[in-house]
Amino acid sequence: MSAVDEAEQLLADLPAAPAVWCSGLRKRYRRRAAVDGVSFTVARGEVLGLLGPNGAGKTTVIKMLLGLVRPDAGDVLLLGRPGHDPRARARVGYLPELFRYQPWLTAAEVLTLHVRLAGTQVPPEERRACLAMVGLADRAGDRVGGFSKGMQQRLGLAVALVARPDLVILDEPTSALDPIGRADVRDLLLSLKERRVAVILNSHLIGEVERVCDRVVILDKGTVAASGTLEELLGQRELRMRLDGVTPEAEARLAATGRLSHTGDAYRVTLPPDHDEARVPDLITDLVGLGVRIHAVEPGRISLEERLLGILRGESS
Ligand SMILES: Nc1ncnc2c1ncn2[C@@H]1O[C@H](COP(=O)(O)OP(=O)(O)OP(=O)(O)O)[C@@H](O)[C@H]1O
Repeated sequence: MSAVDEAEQLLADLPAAPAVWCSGLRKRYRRRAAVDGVSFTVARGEVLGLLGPNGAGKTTVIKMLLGLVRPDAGDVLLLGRPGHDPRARARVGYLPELFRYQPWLTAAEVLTLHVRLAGTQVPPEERRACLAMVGLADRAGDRVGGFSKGMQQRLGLAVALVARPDLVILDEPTSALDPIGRADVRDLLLSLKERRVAVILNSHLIGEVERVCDRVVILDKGTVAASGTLEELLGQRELRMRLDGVTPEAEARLAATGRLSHTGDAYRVTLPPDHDEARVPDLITDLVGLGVRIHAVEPGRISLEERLLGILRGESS
């Protein structure tokens, strides 16, 4: 290794180098801006969810990160190296949205081919373990041409993971999977997180994103409409209650706690960010004192789906 290579290796291995850093990414197709100034980072070991409606630019961003689409403007660093550097790309696993593997190869041969393409070496037992991890242990010797769509997607996941990546980019990894397959992928993502592998997950299954992602970037019309940790995006907590006998005084007491709405006997109080949970029992005591009959009280938080719809409709919070 030359001195320059050694210096670059040192830089790339610095813990501070994020898994992904991109800044000012832009891409136009004819007169249409597909991506218009997108910037974000993904820390090592972080799972980032990329969300947004159809045509928002998610796949285009992913392809620009991977050098599969040339940006009109903007910069990409993967694992501390320029995105086009083969040494960075060799450490990145990718499951494309539309995938089709050579139908004449067996599942085991597809993995062997991708390990060779990554320029690395993975012992046969580890390749077998990788197929087992995606539920294809007993199909290793079968030709891919005879695989169902879900099985091909499972193989795609194994391809993305087999060369021991430090960053995995999954574009709709569960679109063809049954509910058990989806749960398997969830476990797989959590195990990647434990191993400090960074993940970018593009999925329309918002519940899935909410369960596994540390942070979310929401794209809309090619720009970042919102981004942050789930805490930051879903910070608003609420109290959901079933009440009857709510007098105007009781309603005023509820409204003094937070933004109040109700349908029939279902009341919902959206709590302000500085709300102290220790004050909830006081609210209940006061409501009882005001003659309200309380059938149920449960804490809640708006779902990522509600928040996403709110952001896309232009509501501020
Ligand atoms: N090769 C291409 N040629 C022309 N336009 C393209 C091309 N690829 C993407 N686009 C356009 O760029 C915009 C963003 O597309 P992209 O596939 O990135 O969206 P997406 O957020 O991944 O959508 P989906 O959720 O439907 O997969 C769309 O308007 C699309 O028509």
